Amino acid sequence: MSSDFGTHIHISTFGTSHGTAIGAVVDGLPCGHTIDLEELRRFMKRRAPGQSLITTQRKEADEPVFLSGIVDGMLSGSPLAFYIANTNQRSADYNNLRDVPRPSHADYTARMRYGDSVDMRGGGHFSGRLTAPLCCAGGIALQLLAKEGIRVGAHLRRLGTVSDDEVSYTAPDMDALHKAGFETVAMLSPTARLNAINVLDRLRNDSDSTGGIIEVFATGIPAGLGNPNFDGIENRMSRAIFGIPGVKGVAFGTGFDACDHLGSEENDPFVWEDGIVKTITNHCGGIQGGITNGMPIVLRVGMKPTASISKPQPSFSFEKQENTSLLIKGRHDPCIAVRAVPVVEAVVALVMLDFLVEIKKELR
Ligand SMILES: Cc1cc2nc3c(=O)[nH]c(=O)nc-3n(C[C@H](O)[C@H](O)[C@H](O)COP(=O)(O)O)c2cc1C
Ligand SMILES: C=C(O[C@@H]1CC(C(=O)O)=C[C@@H](OP(=O)(O)O)[C@H]1O)C(=O)O
Repeated sequence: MSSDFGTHIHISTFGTSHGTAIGAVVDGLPCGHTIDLEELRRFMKRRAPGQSLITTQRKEADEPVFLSGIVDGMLSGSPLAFYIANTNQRSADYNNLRDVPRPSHADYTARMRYGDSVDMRGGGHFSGRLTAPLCCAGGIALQLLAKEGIRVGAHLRRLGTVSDDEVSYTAPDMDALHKAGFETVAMLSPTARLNAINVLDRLRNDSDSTGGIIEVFATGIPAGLGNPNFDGIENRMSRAIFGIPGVKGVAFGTGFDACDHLGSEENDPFVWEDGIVKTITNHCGGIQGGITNGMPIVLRVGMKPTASISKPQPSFSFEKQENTSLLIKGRHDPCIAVRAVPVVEAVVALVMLDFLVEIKKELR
């Protein structure tokens, strides 16, 4: 199964949701940087399951065990390898799903691709659980980027129909985003947070789920990172972001909204300010021709409603070769996007570090 990305910093994830462990090997990280492991744990905890009633009730500590690549908290140059134990599997919840696939999860497609032996307990290798190693690798990337003056932060721009406050595309308040990241729902507006929690409570009672939009910002990015055509920022970023299960769309800057506008409305006019080139607006989300222009990188990530809902749904039986009704048991997130906010930050950080390493020899 293809589970890797990165050109200069190469990340390869392994494991399944109900196997012994999940983890990753990260090759190409710069040697000699101290990693604040407490900060890394705090970051990973933002994603970990089972911490409140509005997420899956599976409880996992998500504590990484490092096997190589870090000595006394310092990156040592060799490939970073770590695992995260699975401790709270309840595989019996998946017994009926071997025969009757869940609509819109990967049960059916995985079996078509890999055959009957594919391990799909808990979603197997397709599970959102595989985003824990991404957060470990990305949490390290975030710390390395911070040393270069680069910050990455995201918020839940929308949960169902509940919208958060808008964030400036030219000067996003990164401290506010950082703070919101530690809230139960990563929204800036206290009213929106309350409304979102009410929606999630209602969904839990109704055995249903909803989608969401994550909006992410990266500031302090120098102009001139990236490549044209097929290897640009949008290309490599999208490839990695679509590796997060449940992602259905990625839009840079104003994205599809740009299509309705006139050039005179959409163009980002340049301004020379004390020796620094800026743009007055940032509709392009800091990227032109696949290359950064020095303005904040802005992208939105659309996530679908959780597939596993506990309402009866039409499906079929492989064994009986007939239609049937499926009732899913188990512990699921009523909205994937809630816990995916730090995952998106992690992936954006890994991709931006990859581009930075491409031009900065001292980071190699
Ligand atoms: C953090 C996170 C948590 C998730 N939790 C669930 C869940 O509880 N139940 C579920 O059905 N899908 C969940 N998903 C999404 C599925 O893993 C995903 O829909 C499935 O693998 C099929 O992939 P696709 O939606 O990208 O096509 C989660 C995804 C992420 C990133
Ligand atoms: C375990 C995590 O999330 C899981 C992601 C997931 C899915 O289908 O993606 C389904 C559920 O798995 P299980 O039935 O084993 O509880 C979630 O709990 C995690 O994020 O660490």
